[in-house]
Amino acid sequence: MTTELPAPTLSALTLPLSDVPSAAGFARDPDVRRLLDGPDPATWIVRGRGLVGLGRAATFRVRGGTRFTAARVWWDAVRQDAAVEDRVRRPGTGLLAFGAFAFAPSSTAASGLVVPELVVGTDDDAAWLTLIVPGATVPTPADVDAAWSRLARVAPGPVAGATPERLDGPAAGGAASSYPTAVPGTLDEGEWMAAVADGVAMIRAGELDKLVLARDVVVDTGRPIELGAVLGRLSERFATCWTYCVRLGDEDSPEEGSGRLLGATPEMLVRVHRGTASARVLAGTLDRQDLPDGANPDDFAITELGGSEKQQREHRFAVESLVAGLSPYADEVSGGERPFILDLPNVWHLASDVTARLRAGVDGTLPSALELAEAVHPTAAVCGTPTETAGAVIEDLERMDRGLYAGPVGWLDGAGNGEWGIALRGAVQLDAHRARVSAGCGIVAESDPRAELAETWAKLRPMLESLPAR
Ligand SMILES: C=C(O[C@@H]1C=C(C(=O)O)C=C[C@H]1O)C(=O)O
Repeated sequence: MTTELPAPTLSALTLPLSDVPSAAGFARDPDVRRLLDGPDPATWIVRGRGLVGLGRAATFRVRGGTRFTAARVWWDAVRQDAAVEDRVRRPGTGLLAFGAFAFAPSSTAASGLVVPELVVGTDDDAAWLTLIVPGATVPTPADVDAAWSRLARVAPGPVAGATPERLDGPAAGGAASSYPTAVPGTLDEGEWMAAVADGVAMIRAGELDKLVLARDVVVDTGRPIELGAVLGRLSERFATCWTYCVRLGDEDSPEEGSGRLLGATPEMLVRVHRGTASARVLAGTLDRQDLPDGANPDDFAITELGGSEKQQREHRFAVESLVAGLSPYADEVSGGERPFILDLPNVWHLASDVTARLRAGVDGTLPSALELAEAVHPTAAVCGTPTETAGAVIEDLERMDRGLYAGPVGWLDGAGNGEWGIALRGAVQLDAHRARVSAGCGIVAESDPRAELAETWAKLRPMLESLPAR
């Protein structure tokens, strides 16, 4: 099912931030985390840089097995028809859409793309504003200036309303008192551990090599979830992760499964910048709470993750699936031979950065970031090995619709650049007070259900601690 076909005619103007008089205050400290209180924000933020979209020019929604292809066809039509004047010309300038895609083709959740009205972008070398409007007339610099005045709400500091709470979180299996109350979603803890035990048995019986099993909890904060504050906390505390936020549903009449998706992911499914693709693959997790008293954190992480054959194997499956997905599109794929340890506030991960030089297809064009996201999703970091068997076992054992959890989330521009993370460490907002938070773990033959349950808590913590406590 799709909506808003045929594609709308859009026009865009990108200006250097310094050319927009009303944005002069923001330009002195262009930390995009200062913009999170604006209307209907869409975000992609790392270390205070990235993209914030405000307002909305167009939305494309789709469900089912053709969700990626349908979105690409729609975006191709939009960008071919669009009148664009881009005075900055970098990845992320000109026409731009944020997007999110359901993990599974069978999901009832809407996938799709959102084109904001105003995009504020920064990277290490530049800062810009793009105004996107309906119709065939390119907006003027005065229009950009007026749109900024109308849409941007600039906070004085980098973070709106951040009140850092404890990051060490609950003991395994429980929720700390500073959290909002979380009740089991589809399966309770016992049922989920039984599902993990079933998965382990199937792996031991040789039915598959690796499986990623997730569970969900539902949080009722008892008061309105202030989006800007939640995103502010995530992007400050998980500054090296990608803070994402995208809303595909209608604010006025949210359909089931189409609430706002938000979180801070440490995992880059695939990024394309000017013909080079890169990815950060994660698999293998260690909870910082498991650090013994007096132990050196770095030594502990190196021994427990680097020295564990189980963790290394889990990791290898994930890297191999990514490389297999990228290879048909690349002349050369490199990296992933020696994982490193990624240090996050809640956990350590085994991580590999992979790079690929992209090759033009038969039509002479390079694959876009969205095409590659489709090609590599789902990797064994969130599904398993072999992919199809794992996908079917997941549906059987989890008994839930993952929705947008563990699917690609990110952005793409009109030139094929883009960044698609994996929607982990996040939530889907169900209504003003409630959110569904999900997390999962890689299961291999040696996995212990109780330890995996504890690992899900470690991965739920970032989102639970960023929602307002009751
Ligand atoms: C599935 C999740 O995380 C994934 C699974 C990991 C693991 O099993 O060690 C590590 C990072 C992610 O690739 C999640 O956060 O929900």
